[in-house]
Order: sequence, then C-alpha cells, then structure tokens
Amino acid sequence: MLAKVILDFGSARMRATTVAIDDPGPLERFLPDSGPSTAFIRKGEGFVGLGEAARFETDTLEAADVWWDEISEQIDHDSEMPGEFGTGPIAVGSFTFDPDRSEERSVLTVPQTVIGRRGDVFWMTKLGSDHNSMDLPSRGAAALAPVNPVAVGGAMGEDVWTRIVGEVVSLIRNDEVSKVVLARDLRIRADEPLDLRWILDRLIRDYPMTWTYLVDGMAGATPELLLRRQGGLVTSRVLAGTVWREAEGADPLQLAAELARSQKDISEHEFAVASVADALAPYCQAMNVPDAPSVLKLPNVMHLATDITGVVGPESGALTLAAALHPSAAVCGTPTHLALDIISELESLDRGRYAGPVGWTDMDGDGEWAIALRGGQVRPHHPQEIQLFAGAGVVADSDPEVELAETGAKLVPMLQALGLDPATATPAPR
Ligand SMILES: C=C(O[C@@H]1C=C(C(=O)O)C=C[C@H]1O)C(=O)O
Repeated sequence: MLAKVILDFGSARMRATTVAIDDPGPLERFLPDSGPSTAFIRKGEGFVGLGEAARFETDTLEAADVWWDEISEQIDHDSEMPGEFGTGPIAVGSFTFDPDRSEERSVLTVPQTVIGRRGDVFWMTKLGSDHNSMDLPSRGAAALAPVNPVAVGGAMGEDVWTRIVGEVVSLIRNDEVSKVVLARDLRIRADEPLDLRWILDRLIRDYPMTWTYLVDGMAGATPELLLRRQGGLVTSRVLAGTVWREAEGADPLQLAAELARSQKDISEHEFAVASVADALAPYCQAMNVPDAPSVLKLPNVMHLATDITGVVGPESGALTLAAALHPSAAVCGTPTHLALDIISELESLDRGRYAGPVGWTDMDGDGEWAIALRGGQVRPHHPQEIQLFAGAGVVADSDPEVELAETGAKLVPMLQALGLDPATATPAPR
C-alpha cells in the first residue's frame, strides 16, 4: 500500500501557538457536528482536536513516525507553557490491527485547534496562519441520538464463531500455538447518519476510567493503554483475563477473587504481559514488571491488569514504541506471527482499526497510544452504520460458549451508548 499525504503544509513553515486558558468545562462540548474532529479523554483529562491542518493516510506506524518527524520540523511553536505534558501541536492517529490484511487505511491527523486539560492545567493550541484570535471556539450543537438503531448482524453467526473458537482450542491443545485472540463483529444500522458525539458523551459519562477516543470514524472507550511516554518514562497497562456479572446482584468482590485465582485467566494474562515486557525491553534502560496482576473493575467486566513501567532514551518516541509493542498478545496471541496467521485464516473478519493503536504524539515524542477496543467504526460511505467489535483470548482451557459470552459483555458499553438493550441488541426502553 502506498502512503498518501492528503493535505500538507507545502514548503512554508507552519506557526503554532499555545496559550493557557480558563477551565473551558467538558472538552467534548467543543466537538462540532460536522467536519474533522478528534478526542482522547479520560476522567475529564485529555483533549479535543478541531479541524485538520495536515493528514497522512498510511499502512504502518513506522511510516507515520517518519512523516510526523518531518512535519514537526516544519512547525515553529510559541508556547506559554513549554514542556507541559500534552500541550502544543500533536498528531492524532488510529492504526489498523494488521496492515497486511486490511482494506482499511491507518490515519494520522494534525488538528488545527487543540483544547486540552491535564489536572488543573487548561490550554489551547492553534496551528496555521490565523493566530489573530486566540478566543475559544464556540461549543458544538447538541449531539443527536441514534434514530431507530437496529442490529443487522456480523460477518459470521454466533454458532460459526464458537465453532472457530473450538478449532483454535484444538490447535492450542496440539501445541501448535499457545494463545490466540479471536474477535467478532456486530453491525448496527440507524435511519439517519450516526452522531458519534452522542456515543462519546455516554461513554465518557458511564466509563470515566477508560480512554474514550474519537478518530476518523473510530469511537469507543478502551481500558487498555498500549503505552504512555512522558519524558523518559514509559508506562503500559496490560489487560487480559476477564470476568463479568452473569446475573444481576452477583457479588463483585467474590467475582474479583475468582478472577485473581483463575488459572485459565492467569495464563492468558501472563502471555500478554510477557509480550509487552519482551517488546519493551530493548528500548528500556530499566523496567519494572509487577509479579502478580491486580484486578481492574469496569461497569461491564473485570480484567486482570498489570502496569509495566520503564525508562527510555530520547530516541524512543511514542510512535516508535507503539510500533514495537503492537500487536501485543492481549489482542493477537503467542507466538505473534502464528497467531496473526490463524486470525486471518479463521476469523473471517477484516478487523480494520479495531485492536490497533489509537492515540496521539507530540513534537517531543511524548504521547499516549491506547488499544482501540470496546468501540466501533463508521465509514464515510455508510454514515448510518457502525461496525462494533469484541474479542476474547483463547487458551487451552477455553470454553467456546464462555468466550462468546465474554465478547457479549465487551459489546455492552457501545450497545448501551447506541440506546440498545445489550441482552437483545434491540432498542432499549427510554
Ligand atoms: C480483545 C478484547 O479485549 C482484550 C482481551 C481480554 C481477554 O481476553 O480477557 C481482555 C482485555 C483486552 O486485552 C476486546 O475488548 O475486544
């Protein structure tokens, strides 16, 4: 695939200005109802990006890394808050899970205006020629609810999917591979074009502990952070091993204890941690990998979680590290290449940007790249339809029916945000 620059600065240098601003309120309120915009928000912190100063469509993280280096060189940045994490010009991206086997392009976009918040620090960055006004843009019109959303099925039926999980379990028991993450999709269609801001608002409200993202038609709320690079420190939150409440009223503490003791989930988790630790090691002067995972509780599911930290040199930017870490065994499997082959052969699904890195990087190589889970993609030629995805790690002890139920639990946030009853994927009573 050919890398393509859609919009570029040309030979002229680009000016950027960053100013401190007063608390602008919820960042997502600034998202416009049309035109390019991006968001990456967790617990009220993060940013929204409005407009597009430059855009790069590509197939690899490596190409995006080189492009952003070149673009960064052309930007003269004037800042009231130099060195403050997240401030200044940024590139926001969403990358395909497997560029060799996807029809989808990866995209890196440079917003014209960024409004951000980290702790008590609020800022706005503007790029381009118009710096006369550093007034805040006006808030966007109210988000519109999906009109008559209905589930219209996925690439394969649930029976086919569970049969494939069974086949993979056999491969694992025959020692051909150790772990494979299998995903399925579900398409939801409405009568009018979907307003992704509506979905985002609900995800931000109901899943504040996740990274909610909106990039080029991809929207969701992921609990998994591939990496954060802040100065010389890199952090990765690895998730794998999942339980959920099958019945209302199930005791969450008991569920958490069951998860922490489950050998099946611990083994699934260990593959994921090893893949991230091994990929990060060559870039780190020092690294800390906790011995045992903790339990991360979300409203729909609980995960085994390990936060890996490391010290990296200035040459290892966030995009370079994302390229090294993706795809981890949390979303692919072990060994990676074998798992990739099995996924492409058996899954019968173009994952597109699902399970790929989604996030941002700045001109110093700092940034955050999450894994695009618990979300869906709207494509420009089908604005009324969103394709949702969910996967589950398959290991030797996996039961296909249980893995199917796990993917169902992972679809809950998006179905609820779309106004559907997760149990039936039909419109929920208002
Ligand atoms: C693949 C997904 O989630 C991943 C798989 C998990 C598991 O198998 O237990 C847990 C968290 C994620 O790393 C998904 O949400 O689609």
